[in-house]
This record gives sequence, structure tokens and C-alpha cells, in this order.
Amino acid sequence: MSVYDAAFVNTELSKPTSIFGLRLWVVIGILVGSLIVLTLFLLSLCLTSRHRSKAHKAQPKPTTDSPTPVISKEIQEIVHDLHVEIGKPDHRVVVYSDRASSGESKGTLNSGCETASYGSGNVVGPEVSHLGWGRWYTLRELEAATNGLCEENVIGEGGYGIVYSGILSDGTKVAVKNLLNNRGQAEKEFKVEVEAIGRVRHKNLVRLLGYCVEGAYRMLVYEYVDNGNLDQWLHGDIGEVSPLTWDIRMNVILGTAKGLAYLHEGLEPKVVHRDVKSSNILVDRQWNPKVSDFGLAKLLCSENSYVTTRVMGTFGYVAPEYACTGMLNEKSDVYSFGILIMEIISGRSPVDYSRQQGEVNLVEWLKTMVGKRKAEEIVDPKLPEMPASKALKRALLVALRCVDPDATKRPKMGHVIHMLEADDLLVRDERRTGRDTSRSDPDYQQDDHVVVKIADKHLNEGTSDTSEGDTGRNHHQPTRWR
Ligand SMILES: Nc1ncnc2c1ncn2[C@@H]1O[C@H](COP(=O)(O)OP(=O)(O)OP(=O)(O)O)[C@@H](O)[C@H]1O
Repeated sequence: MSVYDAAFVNTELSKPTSIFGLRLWVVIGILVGSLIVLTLFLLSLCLTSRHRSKAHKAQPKPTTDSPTPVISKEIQEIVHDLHVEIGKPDHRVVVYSDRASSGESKGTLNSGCETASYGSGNVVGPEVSHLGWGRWYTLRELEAATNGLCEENVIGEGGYGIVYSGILSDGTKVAVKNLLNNRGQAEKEFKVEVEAIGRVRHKNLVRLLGYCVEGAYRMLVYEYVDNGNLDQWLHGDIGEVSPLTWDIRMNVILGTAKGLAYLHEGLEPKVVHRDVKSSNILVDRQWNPKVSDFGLAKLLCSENSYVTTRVMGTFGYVAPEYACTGMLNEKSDVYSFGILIMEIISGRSPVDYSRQQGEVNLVEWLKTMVGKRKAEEIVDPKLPEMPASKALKRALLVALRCVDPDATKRPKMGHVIHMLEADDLLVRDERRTGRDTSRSDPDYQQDDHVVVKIADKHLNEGTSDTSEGDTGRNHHQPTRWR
């Protein structure tokens, strides 16, 4: 450009324009500046929206197959209508059939401890459950806690799932129950547990900390109870002398009664456990009992009874009227609890085919022994020391009342606690004063008389309403109840 041209451009650019009399070069400068700012703004907008859409894709979409809302809705439904079916799985497959279609994970978990691959891939910390309690754990998180659902972490295997010990990232020790796919049974058990005990807090009930719903996986995460279950301590290989003293046994009975009383009388709708038995009573190092395994629980509104066509429970513990008619209310649990007391006192299983005739059925044998005034011979021979006679008879009395063939005459769990605690106070008092009241105390003599009377009455009534013929509708029904 020549000097002339440059001077011309300079002159032109310096001319004032109609825009506030600004010179042309100033106007051009403002326009270019604005254009740059606008371009930058649009660029940043574009980048932000792309980032958002990526992040959105990485999170599981809250669609209809998003786990929590669906489960939550279904759980509400089962409160009104639930028929739990009997069925024990015959093999240990922990990957469910719809897993492949969900596209989330592949392969089965078996005896190896290698980490399985889980396709969903997001490592998300525990979220607060949408159910209003507990936590919603990811599969990956529980896999990490249990060393990949490792064989070495297996604590036990129940009818509906395998239980693993695990340690969460915050150091909490937990028990993780991986429910088996049993044609819908896992789903039902899962819903029942979540609904029945999700919100329950009681020192004698195993606390459910949260759950995992991912693809076809259904897992329940419980507080870890570190001293096994009562069945192991009563019938396991524990040597000649049981560590379970009389006081410990009574403490276990009382604690269990408190847990059940809370389910029956402290909740609305009340919860009938339906599977009270020694393997479902966990104990901690101080021998505090905690009732577990609510998979068969049933929610009942206030005074209701429920008639089911399928009887659930464990052989030897199921109340006769429930077995025969399907009529279920909390008194069925009271019956099972009575059997549990007998088991704890005697160290015998409710049904033991290795025993001689007349001793196979615990209730029948125990009543006969009481009737013959041989209560002392009922006591577990592995007990380190014999209980006070009065304490033994009171415990037997409670047990006999709980297994009354007439469900309406069985005490409520609250009343059971009252009877047990009264006994506790009396026995402690007896020990403190160092006197044996058993012979002089009229109350004691009355107990003795009542125990024998109840046993006799039950023995006479026992078989009339539990005939062998009435077994048609029930699954796990023994041919004879007593
Ligand atoms: N929270 C827990 N802490 C420690 N151990 C547990 C816990 N929950 C269950 N277990 C143990 O895991 C094992 C299996 O328990 P689960 O409740 O699945 O079956 P079960 O009661 O033995 O049998 P079923 O379910 O067939 O009646 C039991 O030995 C039990 O002691």
C-alpha cells in the first residue's frame, strides 16, 4: 500500500459516524470485539451442554426399569396381598435368568474368589434409599465388601440365599444375603424383608442396613452378628459342657421374647415372623439374642388373622392350627416360641428321629416328663449347672402355655415377657437371700401344680384337633403334630 492509500484509509477511518459521533475505527473495533465475545460465549455454552449430556448418559437413567422406584411400588403392593411359596433351591447359582437381558453382568459366581465382572461399571457410593430408611448399595460395592462374593466369606446358606460376611468401605462389618433366583421366590423374600424389617429398630432384631437391586440381583445387607446362631450352640459340636449357662439361656429366651413382642405389639401393621426357630436366633459375644430371617414374615393389620393356602415355616415349630387350617396370626409365632423355649431348656431338637419312640417329638416327650414329675430330667445334660427348681418350672410353665393347642389361650408375647421377668426377679431374690424357697413357698408349690396340670391337659387334648387326615392343603405338614 502506498503512502497515499494509507493516508486515505486513515482519513476515512477517522471520520465521525452517525453512531454517537464515534469515529469509524472505534465502531469497527466495538463490532469485532462484540463478535469475539459472542463467539466465545456460544462456544462455552456448547461445551457445557456436551459435558452435561455425557454425564447424564453415564448415570443409570431413572426409567421404568430403574430399580428403586419399581421395588418401592411393588413393596407397597405386597402389604395387601402376598402369598409366599415354599421352595428351596437345589443349586447355588447367584446370577439370575434375566441378567443377560439386562445387559449388566455376565457369568456365574462360584467357588473361586476372583472378582466377577459387573457390566454396569459405575462406582457410586451408598445412596440413601428411596424407601425412607437404610441404604441402597451398588452391586460393585457389595462385591468389594465380600471379596467378590468369595467362598471364604460364606457364613451360611439358608433356603433362600447364601449369606456372606463383608466389610464396607467405611469399615462396618456386615452380613450380605444374596438371594437365590428361585422362580420369583427371591423377589418375594426380598420384598418381605425390606418391607417387614426395613424400618424396624430393636436391639433384639437383626437390623437391615440396606439392600442392593441391580439387574436380577437382590441382596440384603444386615448388621453382622458375630457369635453364630442358637442352633449351632445348642446342637453343634461344642464338647461335653455347653458354654450356655442357665442364665444365658434365660437371657436368650427373654431377649427373643422382647424382639417378637415388638413385632407383634409395637408395629402397625404388626409383623408375624412365621419362622421362629433356633437357627434364626443369632447371638453376639455377650449372648444377646437377635431374631433374624424375616423372609417368611407376614404383615397383618391390627386384630386380623390371615388364611393362607400354603403353610410356611419349619418342621417341628409350626403351630397345629396354622398347619391344619392355614389360619395365621401372631399366636403361631407364640407357639414356635414355646417350642424354642423347650429346645433351649432341653438341648433337644423339636423333632429328632434318632431318639427312641416317645421321645422323637419334643413337645410330647416334655409333657410326658412333666406329667411324671420328672422336670429335672428334661434339662440339657450339657448345662454346666442345674437351674433352681423354681426357675426351671417357671420356664416350663411359660413354654407349655405358649404351645397350648388352643391358640386363643396362648399368652401374648408381652405377657410372656412379664412372666419371664417376674421369674427372673424371684430367682435373683432367692439367690440374694441364699434360701431355697422351693419347698416352703406356696407360690412355688402352686407353680409346680400348674405346670403338671397344664402338661396333663395338653396331653389329653393334644391329638383331637390334629388328626392325620387333615393334611391335604399344606406343604410342610408333618403327619402328626403331637
Ligand atoms: N446378620 C447376620 N450376621 C451373622 N450371621 C448371619 C446373619 N444373618 C444370617 N447369618 C448366618 O447365615 C446363615 C444362613 O442364614 P439364613 O437366614 O439365610 O438361613 P437359615 O435361617 O439358616 O435357614 P432357612 O432360611 O432355610 O430357614 C445362618 O447360619 C446364620 O447364622
